[in-house]
Amino acid sequence: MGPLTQSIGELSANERQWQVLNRQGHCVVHAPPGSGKTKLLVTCLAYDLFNRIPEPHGAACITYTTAAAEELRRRLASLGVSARPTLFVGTVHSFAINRIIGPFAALLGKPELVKASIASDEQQEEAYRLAVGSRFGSSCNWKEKRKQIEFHRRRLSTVEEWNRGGEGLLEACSSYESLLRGDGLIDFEGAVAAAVDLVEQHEVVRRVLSARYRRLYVDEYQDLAPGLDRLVRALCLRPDSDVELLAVGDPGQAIFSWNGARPELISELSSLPGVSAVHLEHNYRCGEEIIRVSTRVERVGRKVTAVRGGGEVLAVFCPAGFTEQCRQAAAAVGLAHRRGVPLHEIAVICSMNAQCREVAEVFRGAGLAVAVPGVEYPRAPVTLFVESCAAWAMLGREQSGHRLGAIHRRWRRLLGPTWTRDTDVRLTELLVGYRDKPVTYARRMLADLLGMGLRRAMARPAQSDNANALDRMQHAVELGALADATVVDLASRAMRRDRVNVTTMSSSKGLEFEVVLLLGADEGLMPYWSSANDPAKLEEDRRKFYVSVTRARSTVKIFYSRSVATSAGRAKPAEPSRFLYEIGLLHR
Ligand SMILES: Nc1ncnc2c1ncn2[C@@H]1O[C@H](COP(=O)(O)OP(=O)(O)OP(=O)(O)O)[C@@H](O)[C@H]1O
Repeated sequence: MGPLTQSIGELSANERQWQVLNRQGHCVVHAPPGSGKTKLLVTCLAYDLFNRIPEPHGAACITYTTAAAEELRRRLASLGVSARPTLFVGTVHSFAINRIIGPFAALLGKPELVKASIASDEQQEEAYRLAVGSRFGSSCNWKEKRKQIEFHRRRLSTVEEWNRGGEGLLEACSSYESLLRGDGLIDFEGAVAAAVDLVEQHEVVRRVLSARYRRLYVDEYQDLAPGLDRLVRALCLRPDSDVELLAVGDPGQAIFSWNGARPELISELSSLPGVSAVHLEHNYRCGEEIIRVSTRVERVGRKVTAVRGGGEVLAVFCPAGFTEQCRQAAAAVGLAHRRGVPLHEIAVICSMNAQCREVAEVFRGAGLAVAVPGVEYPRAPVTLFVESCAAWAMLGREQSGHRLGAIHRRWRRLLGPTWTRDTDVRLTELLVGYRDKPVTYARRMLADLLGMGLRRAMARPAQSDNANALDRMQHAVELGALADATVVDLASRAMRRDRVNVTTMSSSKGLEFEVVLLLGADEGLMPYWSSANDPAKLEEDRRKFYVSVTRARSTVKIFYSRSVATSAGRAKPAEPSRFLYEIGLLHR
């Protein structure tokens, strides 16, 4: 039996999932963690592509983060879905840039949009610094103002909303955008706003997109800002465009409101005429006890039924502070591993990147192999490609599991029209060459790949997500946390099997493990100190906690110290996280 047939077979045993697979018309699925939202979305897309969407028509499958887009591509490939020109799977930014602005902007008299390059992090930072400084003075906290401006830009705020946000913000925003424009640049927020404008204002855009993408699939709807919601409404719900929508999401797992997302949009969408709403209830992932405990912090108030029995949730007190939490977590990993849990089925989840780094250091010191994906740079096709190159070069095919043929295929995809057969030969020679050198730094290898054509390839608008991820990787290996990393260190990042996953609460979204070790459960970290007096932020931290706990199938251990480290590294007394009381692990 093929993987798609098997997945469809599993859906057929769940009445509501089956109803969604056989839906007619727009459908919005609300569902708790582990209920198969992503499985349902990718199975429906694969099934529809094979049975309901005749070529040359296609479909678009959109999500919010690069990592989530990568996960969708991986799951679709495992169901046998291969690329076709009218199949888009990626982020909302990439859809806006490559599938709306690219094909339509010049046609509609906006050639400056087509020619614009995506601004790098440094270019955005410089423009924000100048724009905020010129409006609010050089002593102003420009980073704080930048956050406020970005929030309104993602929200596509009206003039009244901008004005309510604070005097001068809209002016600073206009001067930021004109600084970018003057340099022939655009950023992701600007691209989404421009794409919304093109789709809403031009019937021809809606008609062509409707013919190309017969169906639209949206994952993690609760994390989307109004930009994508408006694109969805313009493409699916207007009389002159008839794209069929399948959206899945869970307001209970919304963790990006600080960033401009509006979790309530999914509920608004499902109450519109012509849209059917389906609520899933079965959690296939978590043991019964994990569901029972975690639903105590969950505020959506819905029914969740366990499919699996068992499960345990424990609190572990580490009075000596965070480093002791890391040591005790390493001991817990040893225990689980001796009981037969593979290391890659264990996750250590922390609230901040700095804590993930400390965990990785302590674990490595204890002889445990770790994978710390996404902490220093995002997981995107290009960064995964660089890691695979390092793995193949330093460990060879057998040990690394990475094959040269697959590396060449990815290389070809990344280089696009700039690829020639000769570049394959040069890439192979480069990688083989690293084996003979005593030490090569990661920054050297990245510079070699960039010089070999990767830099030029990333300048193409089609590579905007990749270019952004590669910028972050370059920053990390040149100036950031990986400045001393070697190619061997990079190689170890490509090896995810037999390694403990160390990740932040936000990046744990969408993942699942047998065992979850959640570290830093003290007030000040969880919730974060600045959330304590802000009800909206506090709710968001509570949802992050809920997301983290529900990543586990069988065991959750939550570590706390009754203290947190100050910026000077001293221990400051703190209460255990209020969430530990809320889920009933501690009692006052
Ligand atoms: N009908 C089903 N039969 C068997 N297993 C299922 C079924 N539906 C989902 N699953 C399994 O449940 C687990 C969770 O699925 P998935 O990751 O798609 O859930 P999700 O709702 O997207 O989770 P989350 O929101 O927590 O990320 C997976 O292991 C998946 O294979």
